Amino acid sequence: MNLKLPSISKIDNTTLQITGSKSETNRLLILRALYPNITIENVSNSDDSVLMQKALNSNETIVDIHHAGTAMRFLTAYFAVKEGRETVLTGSKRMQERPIKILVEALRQLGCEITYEKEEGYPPIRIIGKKPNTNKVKLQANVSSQYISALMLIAASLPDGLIITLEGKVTSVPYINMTLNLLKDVGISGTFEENVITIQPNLQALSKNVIVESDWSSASYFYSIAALSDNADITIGSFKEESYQGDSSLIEIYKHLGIQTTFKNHTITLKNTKSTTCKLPEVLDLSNSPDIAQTIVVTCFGLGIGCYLTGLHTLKIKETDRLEALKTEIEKMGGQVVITQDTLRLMPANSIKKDISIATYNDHRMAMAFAPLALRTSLYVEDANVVSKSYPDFWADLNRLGIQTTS
Ligand SMILES: O=C(O)C1=C[C@@H](OP(=O)(O)O)[C@@H](O)[C@H](O)C1
Ligand SMILES: C=C(OP(=O)(O)O)C(=O)O
Repeated sequence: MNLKLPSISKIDNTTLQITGSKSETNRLLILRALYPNITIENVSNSDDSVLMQKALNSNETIVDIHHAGTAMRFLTAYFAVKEGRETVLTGSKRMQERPIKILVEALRQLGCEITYEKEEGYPPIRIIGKKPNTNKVKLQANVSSQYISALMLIAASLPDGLIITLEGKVTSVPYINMTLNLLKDVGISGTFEENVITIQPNLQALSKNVIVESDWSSASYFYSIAALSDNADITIGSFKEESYQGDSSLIEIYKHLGIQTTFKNHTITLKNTKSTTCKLPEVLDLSNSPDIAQTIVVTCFGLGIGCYLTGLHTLKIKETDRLEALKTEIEKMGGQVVITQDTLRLMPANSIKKDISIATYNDHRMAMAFAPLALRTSLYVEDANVVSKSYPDFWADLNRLGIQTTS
């Protein structure tokens, strides 16, 4: 489905309810599979969470998790310690290009049996569930935090817990803290000090009710809309001031772009104060919140300002090579972008070409990041249904704000 987004000059302010965080949900789904008395509220309706639940319910040998990175990584660890179970874990073409070796090596250190079905280091993988023979593991921490969260999630279900030593510069740290916080919420003890994570065993039945906060990465697109519209006053639920999600750094980042965030009764209200000259800090390091990089770059492009983002090394192995994809699509619209392995510089643009068709590369965040540009120009978004990976109601919510789309 390709969508046309006509150019609009102002939005209809309203209140939106965003679905639960897919990151929190997918952690809690694994924990509920290990501790069935756990209950979860505000579960994400994302494809990635639906696929995770389906995989956990499945008794088939072949489990296909399509594009869902967290499902791929968390289920690798989950099935690896499920004694007596044989699973072939596979995914989409892109998933078969997303590395898994660091996690597989870590699980092998524990005595788990995992082999590659096709290319060494990549899914699909065949997993023969085994009981670990040690509780100590070391792994490289600068490629994806999901490998670390995967180990943490299964740790307490093992007789001696796990002591995980992280090597190298740790990336996407808030996601590791999110895992630790959710473990604590369900009654599992653990620490993350220096480069060592220790999770205590807990073999008792845990029965806790956990309410998932709504998804801050999804909220980022409304920050972008607010920054590009003069009259923005958008309310979104349900959020907490003390979030586990690193992408809540949006509050501070978008202050530089004139957006004020107010919390009230678990909602946030975004207002465009227009009081600041829009300008990001000279260098913005996004190694702690990689998923909002696309949103920020496109907002700056729409505002006609430049930006310099660093800490983007993980973007190349996500749903697509997001650095290349951003450069290609922004340059189609008349902008100029310079990328390296881990940085992106956007030059200030004084015009945006109209009626350009944005390719989305099977990446939900490409579709959602470019949509706010309707406040500047008319554009097309290709394969617009990709948004369902994290935010199936995205286009419906955009329509509620008066951004009408036609196919
Ligand atoms: O643990 C998680 O829920 C996630 C961790 C991040 O991945 P990396 O640690 O690979 O950067 C993030 O990009 C992804 O969308 C979700
Ligand atoms: C990178 C993402 O997801 P995952 O790695 O879980 O596929 C994302 O949602 O932006």
